[in-house]
Amino acid sequence: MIVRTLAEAKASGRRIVSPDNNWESTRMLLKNDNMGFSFHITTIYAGADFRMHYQNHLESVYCVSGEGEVETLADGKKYPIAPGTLYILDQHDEHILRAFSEMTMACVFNPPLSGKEVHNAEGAYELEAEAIES
Ligand SMILES: CC(=O)NCC[C@H](N)C(=O)O
Repeated sequence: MIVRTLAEAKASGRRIVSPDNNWESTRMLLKNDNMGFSFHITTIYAGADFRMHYQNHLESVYCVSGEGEVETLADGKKYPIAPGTLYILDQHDEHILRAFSEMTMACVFNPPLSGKEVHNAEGAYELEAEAIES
């Protein structure tokens, strides 16, 4: 069994800050744990408004705290996000996330991230990325 705390993960190089300063994410469980998915605790900074398109991954996002909305670009639908809401990008949906206040999210990715991924110009993560070994 593996046990990690968020504080330990943050202190051991698992915290990644997005270059565009929209979010930070502590990647608590990664590809090299061999679970078939990765698990992250992500903070979306207040006022963030950015596009993502995970063409190589499926992602589920559970809101622990904060308020915002997610918009799917294919149909222009907007969904309120509040504590207790889970959104599931089962169609590799291109989407915009807006944070009305700072949001804490629990995120699961399949296939798992290696560790150092940040969004490319299309808002996706590459399938091959530098690993976090800690
Ligand atoms: C909600 C979302 O997808 N935020 C971007 C960061 C991502 N959760 C990650 O952990 O890399």
